[in-house]
Amino acid sequence: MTIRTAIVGYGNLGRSVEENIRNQPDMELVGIFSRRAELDTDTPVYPVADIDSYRDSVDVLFLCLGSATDIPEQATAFAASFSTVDTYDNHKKIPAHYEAMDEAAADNGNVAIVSTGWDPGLFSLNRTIASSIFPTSQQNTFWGKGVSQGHSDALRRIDGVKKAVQYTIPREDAIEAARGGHGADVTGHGAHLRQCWVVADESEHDRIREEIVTMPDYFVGYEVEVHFISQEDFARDHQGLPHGGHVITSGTLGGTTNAVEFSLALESNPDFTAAVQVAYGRAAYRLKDAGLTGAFSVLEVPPYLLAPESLEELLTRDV
Ligand SMILES: NC(=O)C1=CN([C@@H]2O[C@H](COP(=O)(O)OP(=O)(O)OC[C@H]3O[C@@H](n4cnc5c(N)ncnc54)[C@H](OP(=O)(O)O)[C@@H]3O)[C@@H](O)[C@H]2O)C=CC1
Ligand SMILES: N[C@@H](C[C@H]1CC(C(=O)O)=NO1)C(=O)O
Repeated sequence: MTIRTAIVGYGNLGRSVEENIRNQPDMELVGIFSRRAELDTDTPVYPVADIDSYRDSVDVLFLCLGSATDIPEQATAFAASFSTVDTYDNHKKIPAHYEAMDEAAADNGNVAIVSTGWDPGLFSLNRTIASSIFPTSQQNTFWGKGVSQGHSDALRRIDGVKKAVQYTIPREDAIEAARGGHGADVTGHGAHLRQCWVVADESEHDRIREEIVTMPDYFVGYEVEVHFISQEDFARDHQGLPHGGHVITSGTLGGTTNAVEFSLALESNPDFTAAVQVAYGRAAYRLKDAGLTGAFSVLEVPPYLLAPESLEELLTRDV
């Protein structure tokens, strides 16, 4: 079988999903739906306004939209017409997103796999598995140093921001404390600096800075640096999208102390996130083919559904 896929939103993530699909043995890319008429790609491009007329031509639609505003505003409409996979990552609002996508997808016989990627995504899986192993455990999550696409997207959505990037920088002493089983007093807010580099007119700097440091869910509670730079300096110094992180869990079992650490080191945050999202696209197709509908988090998707290989092959190779 060949899974007919499409992308909506052609930014960092959309471009990485496009490239990733080219390497999938069981997928074809029908087209890219964008708000922009012209895109730098050989893939067919269609106006996002016309997307519903393609509902019978697409099995899985990858939502490569921003989480700050695009997903909350647009995702349920896509889930009403297509089976979707998104990377929505405003953690506080994921339960509400799940419920909204569940209603939209189930009412229309579609599947919506929500909040894939690495955090949320693979880190979510590891947090649940690792904390399930210990009767009581200490668990800490660390990100960076690297570029958070979600936080960078949130910056770009502020009026007056022309270009922006947000680096997440963890405190190394906090990571070492967690590794030593002393992470109880370590918090995500206390363990990370959020460093923002922004291009905007000087007359807007004070307002933009205030909007950043008071932005709920994204920046409030963290140590935040806001640096305003020129377009030229931004182009010279801020082009890469590396990232990574760790989920560190420790606990006692009987009289022994044991620890689990899941780490990522990413040269390209969007390339890795796209690879996870596309694998869940395979699962979305299979879930719908099995007659299931509604929303699924990564915690509810059996891992074998992600793989191009058969379960029998995986049992031989991976178990
Ligand atoms: N769960 C996880 O682990 C991860 C999640 N993410 C999520 O992925 C989301 C998308 O990230 P990213 O792709 O970097 O965001 P981008 O800003 O690059 O792209 C997002 C959207 O912005 C629009 N866009 C992009 N460039 C332009 C432009 N030049 N002009 C007008 N519109 C533009 C695109 O729509 P259009 O083409 O229609 O204009 C696209 O839908 C993030 O918000 C984050 O929440 C990212 C990494 C990891
Ligand atoms: N969702 C994140 C992926 C990781 C990175 C991150 C952070 O730096 O705060 N949190 O989760 C992203 O958009 O890059």
